[in-house]
Amino acid sequence: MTNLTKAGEVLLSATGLRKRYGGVVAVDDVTVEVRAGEVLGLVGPNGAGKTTLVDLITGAQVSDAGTIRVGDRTLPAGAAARAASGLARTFQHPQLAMDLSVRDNIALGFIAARHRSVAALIGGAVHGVIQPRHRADDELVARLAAEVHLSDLDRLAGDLTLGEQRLVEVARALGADPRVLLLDEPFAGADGSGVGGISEVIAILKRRDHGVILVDHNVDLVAGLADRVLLLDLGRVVFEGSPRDCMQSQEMQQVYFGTATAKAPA
Ligand SMILES: Nc1ncnc2c1ncn2[C@@H]1O[C@H](COP(=O)(O)OP(=O)(O)OP(=O)(O)O)[C@@H](O)[C@H]1O
Repeated sequence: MTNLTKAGEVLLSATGLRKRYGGVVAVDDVTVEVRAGEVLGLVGPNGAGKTTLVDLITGAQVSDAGTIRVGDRTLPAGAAARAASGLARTFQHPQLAMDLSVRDNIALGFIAARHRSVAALIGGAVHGVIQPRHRADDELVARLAAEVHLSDLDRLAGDLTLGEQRLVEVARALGADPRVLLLDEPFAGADGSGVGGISEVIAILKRRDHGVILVDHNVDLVAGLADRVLLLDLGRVVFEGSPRDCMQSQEMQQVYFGTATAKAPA
C-alpha cells in the first residue's frame, strides 16, 4: 500500500446523502467525513441505514441527493468511478467468486483496479480476465494474503468459513490500494483469529494514513478501533463523537434499548 496522503487531510467527504426505497427513507440527509489516518465507526440497529450509506458512498446505489468528494474531486455516480478514485469496500454478505481459489479472488482486486472496471469482479467474466498472471502478481497476492494472515491460497473460496471469506474480501480490497476502505460488518461470523487479522489490517491502514469506515453490530469492537463514531437510526445521524462519548450517550441508550423496535448491540 502506498502512502500519498498527509495525516489529518480530508480524504472522503460525503454531504447530504439521501436514499428512499418506496416509503422508507433509508438514508436521510447524512454527511460523513473521513480523514487520513482515521477510523470512522458506523453503528446503529438493524435497518438504521448503514449498508445503504456504504452503498451510496461506493456507488453501488445511486443517491437521490448529495455529493461525494475524494480529495478535491467530486465523484461521478457508479461503482467503477468510485473504485478508480480510491474507494474500496467489503460486503455484509461476502461477494467472492466461490468457484475460484483464494489466490484468484485476491488477484481480482488489483486486476479490477488495473482495468478500472468492476466487471472483472463479476462471476463468469473473471475466468478470462485473470489468466495468465505474472509472477509479480503472485508475489502481490502472497503479500496481501499475509497482511490478513491467510494461508493455503489454493483452496476454493466456497470451501472457506465465513470469517475466512471476509479476510479474502479484505485482502482483495487492499489490492486496489484504496485511500478509504469501507468494511461492512467484517467481524460477523469471524472467529478470534479473523477478528485479530481484520483489526490488525485496520491498524496498519491507520498508520499509513488511509481512511477506514467500519460498520459492525459489535459496538464494543467498533468503539475499540474507531477514532470517531457515527450512530445512525432510521436513516439519520443521531450522535457523532468519540467512541467513549457515543457509548455513554443517551442516544445510544435510546436507539438500542429505548424503543420497542430497537435491538441490543451484540
Ligand atoms: N434494496 C432495497 N429495497 C428496499 N428497501 C431497502 C433496500 N435496501 C435497504 N432497504 C431498507 O432501507 C432501510 C435501511 O436498510 P440498511 O440495510 O441500509 O440498514 P442497516 O443499518 O445496514 O441494517 P442491518 O444492520 O440489518 O444490515 C431498511 O428499512 C431496509 O429495509
